[in-house]
Formats: sequence, C-alpha cells, structure tokens
Amino acid sequence: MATGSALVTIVTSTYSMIWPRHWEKAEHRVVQPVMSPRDCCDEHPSIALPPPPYRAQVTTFGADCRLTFLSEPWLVADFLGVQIRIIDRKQKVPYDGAKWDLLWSDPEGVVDGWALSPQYAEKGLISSHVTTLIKMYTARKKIWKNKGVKPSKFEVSVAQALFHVKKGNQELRDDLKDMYINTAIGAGCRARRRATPQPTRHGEVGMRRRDSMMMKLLVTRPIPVAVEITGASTRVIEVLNPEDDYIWIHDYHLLALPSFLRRRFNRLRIGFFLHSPFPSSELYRSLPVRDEILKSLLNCDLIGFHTFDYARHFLSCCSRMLGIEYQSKRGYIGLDYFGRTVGIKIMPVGINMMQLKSQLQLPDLESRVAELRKQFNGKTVLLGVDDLDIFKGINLKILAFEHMLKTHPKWQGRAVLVQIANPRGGSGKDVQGLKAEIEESCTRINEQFGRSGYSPVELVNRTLSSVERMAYYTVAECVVVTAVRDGMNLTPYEYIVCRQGIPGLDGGDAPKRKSMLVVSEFIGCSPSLSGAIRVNPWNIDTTAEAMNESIALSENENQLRHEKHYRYVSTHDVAYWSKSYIHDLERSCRDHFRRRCWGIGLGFGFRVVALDRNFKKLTVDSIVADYKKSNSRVILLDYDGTLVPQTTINRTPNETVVNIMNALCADKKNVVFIVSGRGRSSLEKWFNSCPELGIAAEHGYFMSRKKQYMFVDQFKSSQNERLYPSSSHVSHESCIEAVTPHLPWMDFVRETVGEKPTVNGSTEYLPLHEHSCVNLIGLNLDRETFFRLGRTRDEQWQINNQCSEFGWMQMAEPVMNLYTEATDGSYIETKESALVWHHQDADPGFGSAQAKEMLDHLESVLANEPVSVKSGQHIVEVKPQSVSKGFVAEKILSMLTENKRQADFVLCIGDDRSDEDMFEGIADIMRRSIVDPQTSLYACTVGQKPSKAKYYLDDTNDVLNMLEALADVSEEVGSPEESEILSPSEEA
Ligand SMILES: O=P(O)(O)OC[C@H]1O[C@H](O[C@H]2O[C@H](CO)[C@@H](O)[C@H](O)[C@H]2O)[C@H](O)[C@@H](O)[C@@H]1O
Repeated sequence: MATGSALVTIVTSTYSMIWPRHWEKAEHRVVQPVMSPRDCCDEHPSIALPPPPYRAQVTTFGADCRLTFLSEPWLVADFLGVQIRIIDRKQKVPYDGAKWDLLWSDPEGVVDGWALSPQYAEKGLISSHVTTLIKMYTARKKIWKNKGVKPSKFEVSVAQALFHVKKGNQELRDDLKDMYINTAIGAGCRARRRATPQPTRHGEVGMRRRDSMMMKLLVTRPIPVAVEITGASTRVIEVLNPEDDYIWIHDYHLLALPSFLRRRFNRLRIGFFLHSPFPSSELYRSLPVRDEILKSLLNCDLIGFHTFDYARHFLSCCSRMLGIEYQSKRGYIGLDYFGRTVGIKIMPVGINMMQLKSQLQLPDLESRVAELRKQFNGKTVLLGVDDLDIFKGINLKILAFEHMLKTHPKWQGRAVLVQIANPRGGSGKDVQGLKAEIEESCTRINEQFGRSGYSPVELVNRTLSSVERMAYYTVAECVVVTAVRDGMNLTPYEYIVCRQGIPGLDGGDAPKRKSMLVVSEFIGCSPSLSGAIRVNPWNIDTTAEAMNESIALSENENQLRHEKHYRYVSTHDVAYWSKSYIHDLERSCRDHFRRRCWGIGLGFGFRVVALDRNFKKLTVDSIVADYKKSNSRVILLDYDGTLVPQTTINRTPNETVVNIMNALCADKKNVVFIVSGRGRSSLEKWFNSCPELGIAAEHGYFMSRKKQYMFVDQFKSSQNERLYPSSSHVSHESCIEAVTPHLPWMDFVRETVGEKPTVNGSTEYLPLHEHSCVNLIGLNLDRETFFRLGRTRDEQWQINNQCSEFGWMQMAEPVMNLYTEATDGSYIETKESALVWHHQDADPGFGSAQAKEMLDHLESVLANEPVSVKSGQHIVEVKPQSVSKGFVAEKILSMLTENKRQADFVLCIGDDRSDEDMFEGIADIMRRSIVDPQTSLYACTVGQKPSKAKYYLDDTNDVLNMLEALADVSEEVGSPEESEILSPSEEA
C-alpha cells in the first residue's frame, strides 16, 4: 500500500451493506452502481457469486482502500465490479429472542466450539437466555423428530454446552441447574412478559405499553452481541492487517467486537457506527452488562451516532457509569480514555442517491405509477412504509388516521391511508398480535367510513419490490412515519427523492415538486427534516391534526418544504456520510503510531493505555540513583490526588505522608514544597508538624518557605516573663526543631527551663552558628510557651503581590450563586484569592453539564478581568491570572539559581490540570537555562494519561512508595552551608 493510504475495513452483520457505493466517488475507479443486494437477489437470482475470499482494492479519496466485509455472502452481489474480500459470518444464531453470553467461544480461535461464559456464569448473572436457548433446542429437537430435520452443527454445540447431550438425554447440565434453573427461568419469563406489549383497546395507548416496548428494546437489542460476535471476531482477525487497516464496525450486533479487536491489535484503528438508538442512561443502567458494552465502545477511536440525542445518552452513561467526562475541542467531542481520545461523530446516515436515481429510471416504474394514479384517482394518498414490527407504531398511525376522518369529516371519501406492512420483522407472538391488531383497526375503519369505490385504509401486507415502493412514493401526497423508536428510518428520504423524480424524464416543463412529511420525533431522521410536521406518535389527537394539516397545506408552502428537504437529502447522501465519517476516523487516529500502547484488563474490561513514546513509568531505582548523586534538590508536590487519593472523604494527610515530608525536609540538600490549590489554613493545619516544609497554597497565591521561629523578638518581649512548664506539654511532633540565629534566646531557654537544648545534635552549642538547629525535644516546654517563643507560619506567608485587584469576585459570585441554587448538591468555596464551585456531590451528569455551562458563562462575564477560569476535578475555579503552579515552580527554581544554589535535581508530581501548568513551567525553565541542562528532571503525573510530564506513577500509593524510597536515602542533617537555601531576607 502506498504511504498515507487509507485502508478501510467495514464490518457489519446485518445491514444490506449499501455503504461501499460511496466508493463510486472514487477518483480512479468507479464502482458500478447496482441495485440493493436484496433486490439483486430477489430480482436476479441467477447472479452467480464467485467463491470467497474476495480481495478488495478500491481507490478512493486518492487513497487505496481495502474493504473487508463481515457479512452475508449474498452481499457480494452488490459489489460485482469491485474485488472485495468478504468475511462470512457463519455462526448465526437461528432465533430472534434474547441472548446473553451464556455461550462463548474463544475469540482467538485457540479453543474450538462453545463453552459457558466464565465471566457471567461465575458472577451468576442471568437472563432469559437460558430459557430461550432451552426452548430453541427443544423446539429443534421436536422438528427433527417430526420432520426429520437435523439440528445444525451450531445448535449441537449449543446443546453440548447446555445439556448432557452425549449421555443421550436433554437434561440440563448439573452445574447449570442450581445456578440457573430457579432464578433464570423465572427471570426470563418475567423479562419476556414485561417485554411483550399487552394488548390495548383501540385508542388506549398508555405508558404501560410504552414502557414495555422500551424494555423489549433493551432486552432484545444489544443482547445478540455476545453470541454473534465470536465467530465474527475470529474472521475479522484472520484478515486484518493491523498496521494499515482502518476498521469500521456497524451496529449493535457487533457492540462487543471492538474489545476483541483491541485486545488482539492494540493499535488498530477502529470506528463504530451505531444505527440504533442509544437508550437513555435511566434505561441503559438496568443492563447487567452495561459497563462492558460501554468499555467495548470506548475501545474504538470514533463512535458514530445518528443524532445528538443518542450521543448524549451514551455520553451521559459514560459519565454516570464510568465517571468519564467528555470535552469539546474546536467543535469535536472527545472522551479521554486512558491516554486515547475517543471521538464522537454525530451524523445521520443518508440514502444512496445514485442507486435511487438509477431505480427511478427503471422502465416498469412509469407503468406502475400510472396504475396507482388510476386506482387512487381523485383521492389524497397518505402513505406509510414500515416493517411489521412493534416499534414502527403502525397501529398508532391507523388510529390517528381514523381520528382525522372523525374530526375532519371533509376527508371522508377523499383521503386514503396506504399502509405497506413489510413482513420482514419476524414471525413471533408479538408480530402475530400486532398483525391482528392492525387488521382489526383497518376493518373497523373501512366498515365505518368506506363506501363503494372507497376504502379509507389500504393495507398492503407483503414485501414490495423497489419499483412498486417507489411508485407508491411517487403518488403519495404525504408520508407518515409514527415509529415509537427507530435508529434512523430512511423512508422519508427515499420519499423526497422519489417525489423529486428525474429531471428530463417528465417531458416538457418539469412541474414544481411537492412532498409532505409527518414524522415521529422518536426517529433518527427527525432532527434533519425541519420542514416536516413532527409528532409524538403516542398522541393520537396531535398526529391526526398533523395529518390533516399536511394534506391541507398550501401548494406553495408544500413546494418550499419539499425543496428544502431535497436540498438536504441529496447533498447528505450515504457517500457524503461515509466520506465524512472516514475523514473523522483518520483524524481521530492521527497519533496512533506515535504512541506506545499497553493493554491492560481482562475480558470486556480490557483497554489500551496509549502513551507518548517518551512517556514512561517512573522507576524508583533510577530516581533514587539521581537523587543520591545530587546536591541541591527541589521537590514540588501537589496535594489532592497526589499525596491523598481523590476518592477519600477525609483529606487530612496520614502519618505516612507526614513522616515522609519530615524525612525529606530533614535533608538539608532538599527544598520541599506542597504546591496545592487548597487554602493556606487547611494546609497549614494539616502540615503543622512539618515545620521545614514549604507550602504554596491557592496555586501559589500564598507561599511560605517553612515554619520559622523568629525567637529574638519573642525573647525581647518575654524575657521578663517566667515560663512555667505545665501538664499539657508540647507534643513531640510540634517540637522537633527550631532554627534560630539568636544566641540570647538560647540563654533564655536555658534559664527558663534549666536545661540545655541540643544544637546540631550537640549540647555544646556555643558559639551558635547562624544556621544552627536547636532541638527542643525533651525541654519540657508547655505548648503556650513554645508558641510564644516562636512566630508561626501565619506571619510569614508571602503573597503574590501582582494581584491586588479582587473586584471580579463581585462579578463571579452572583453567577456561581445562580448555578448553586439550580444544582442540588453543589456549593461555593470562597478562598482568599479565588472562588471555587464544587459539584462533586451533585448529580454527575447534571453537575458536569452545569460546570461546562458555568465555565462559558464566567468566561464571558469575566472576559476583561485579570482572572483565569478553569475546570478541575469536579470544580470550576476562578483565580487571578498571574497565579499558577507553574509560577510557583519558576519562583523557587529562580531563587535558588540567584542564590548560587542552582538545583541539580528537580522532582515535581501532580495529578490534575493545574499541575500541568507546573510541568509546563518546569519545561520552560529548562529551556531558559534557569536550571542546568544536566539537571535530573522528574516531572511526573499520577495516572497514565496525556500529560506534559515525562513520567507517570499509577496512583497515590506509588507516589508515596517512591517518596519513601527517597526519604530512606536522605541524610538527616546537612552541613550548615547546605542547610539554608532560601534565607528569610531573600524571601522578603
Ligand atoms: O491542587 P490540589 O492539591 O490538587 O487541590 C485542588 C483542589 O482541591 C480541593 O478540591 C478537591 O477536593 C474536594 C474535597 O475536599 C473535592 O470536592 C473536589 O472535587 C476536589 O477537586 C479544594 O477544595 C479546591 O479548592 C482545590 O483547588
């Protein structure tokens, strides 16, 4: 393949695979436009297919494309004229009920046949699949007995996994009995009962029915994945060229395929398009395999949906169930998933214009149109074209039509509803019931409103050829779609194109074209048809009104709406759709080979962690070696998510953290700082027992080098006071060391307590060096005295004095108040230099949606203020522009350099976006040579995710282990020259 070529493998299990026709726009090769595969097979049964496998080499968009189809063999007919490689999905489960992954075959093909799924069998998760599979097998057995039909090889392998077949009986295997029999069959029956719409009286369309339909959608739709996928993945894997290929998977049957493929080929470029609706999180979350399906989809690079609603449901499921939030970057929505950005594409599929146009030229069409015109002469035809399926809302449409005839009697004798009910939807009990219901409605209406030569409802209960279908479209004044749920539904698009006809074929002046649509708001094409009358099909009255309005519309309005729709449908055809999708898929995968990928996790939990080539895990050995070699070290540590996990409620540092801090601070080669967004009071309180620790609070608005005791002042003011040790003695931790340059104070201590403090470990403390450390432990000072002797950190906070203007707070606070009132569980944290809106305790989806909205709102309100508005871990924060963790890093390192103590070892660790400023700041400092280029620089993020840091550690445990290793090799007390790096005077 040429460099830069696009290799597209398209995998589908059900669709009539019309997509490849978009290759007809190929630059160097034209794919013969042919009829739909179904029509091909129906109308040209003599087409002989060459034996598979077929190689595909189509040049399109200026690139070589290899198309790999996972589909039915008859689809090959569609691509005569192109060499394609086709993968036959052999093991199709021959029933249409619910299926879970009770049975599982090894996707890697190492183990033959089918087995019980260890994952769900072990967890004891059950559903109706056991019942259904048992029914399936027993039914087959009966047929076999009665008619001599043998079960297929697949059915036998199913049976082997479930029954003691080899022993010659149908008994369910013993190990399954206990696990499933009592629970599964009960649950299965309940699920099926719930799933079956209860018969309703005419016109009574209540929530019960709707709910049950929704349940059915959930119970039946995503389920076959597990069973069907196995054969599919094996075959796809066989033919893939993972380095070159793009793979585009279609629809819910193959929802699990991305995980299988990702596991096999970590770097494969995978796209997925869901042609069905994605349920709302409220419904979706009741699926036992909800996380697995989400994770499988997240193993793709681009996930496509027809409408924003479906995408929104998916995104909200990711947020609620996996805690993954999406971001919008320059109009593209993406989810960061372990270092990979999973793109979201929202675009409804289009129709195949070329194919439809060629069909409109078929000779039979004209005569069929003439026949229909004659049949419906003088009548206004409303048309419905649907599969006979409970989701298509056919009876709702008929009931609405009946209502229209009643409420607008002018249409009696004039309006006809032609309902084509294509029996493709299956032949189960549901469909039988539906058929009976529809027929009953039609008979009733025809009896009530019909007369000689006029049947108000024409029910066409058979599959039509494409010519017949187009003839009906041509004569219909209006198409009515009242599906209660449908992924896309291309009927309105086909209708519009048919009503437009073929220019030139009409002869003479082409008449002004007209078409009118009444469409359900629950179908995927609805948002794109702005000229249609949109209805809630459950509301019979409004649907009836919409039907009336559509056929009573003025000619001019009708024409204008048609033109608008035709413009859209003809430009947004399947070619446009697939081209746009592939373009986005290429863009989403741009960085694939620049990344190093690691696969982690089992089963559907498998995911790939994609990291920059230079991004590595920080190894303790290497950092310890560099640490030991160095003489001037800077250690900058974020707090939340770095030293304490984000998941804990009590964020106080534990003893380990405090000990590590003290051990690191004890080494006088070290300057150690906590660099946090938190306020100074909590940090000071938490690290009260770490007097040597530097603290940069509120992202560096406040900085304090360490808890110093300026004893001389205290001495002067308190030398005449007597100090009495009391029973409440200074705790060990609060009294570790005090640094003093002041000899008089030592005398004061000695006089006061009658004991000699140790200085630099020795009781021989005179003459005191100005950097001496005085050990107060054992001096029996009471708490009051101790604090009176020293000055607390409070008095030593340096303030970032570039920001003195806080008028913006008055502007930001009311905005935050609005959102707080409207978002239950949220609250505002008022810091000294910043305002933070927290939504961790709000509803996850609503909270993050409100946060995005607030971010925009604040950015516009504060556009001219010297502030930055940033989002973080469940927060939106407004803080002064000049304050950032990057600024803290720069300040500390520059100060060391100015003091001729240039750092030769820098470690900075952080987990969130504000820490990225620190990593960026450090990189900038290196570029500007503020630090020696030979400096050992360890910028480290917590968690494997895209970062400006070069290293990562997995979690806070890893961070503490590593810091502990550094603490272990630290020296307790350094030489006097090494001890003071940032002197108070320099700090001032
Ligand atoms: O810079 P960091 O040390 O990572 O601190 C950042 C923010 O920490 C605090 O918020 C975080 O903890 C809250 C619970 O205590 C939690 O609700 C929130 O979601 C976390 O982001 C702090 O309240 C913020 O002001 C800091 O900016």
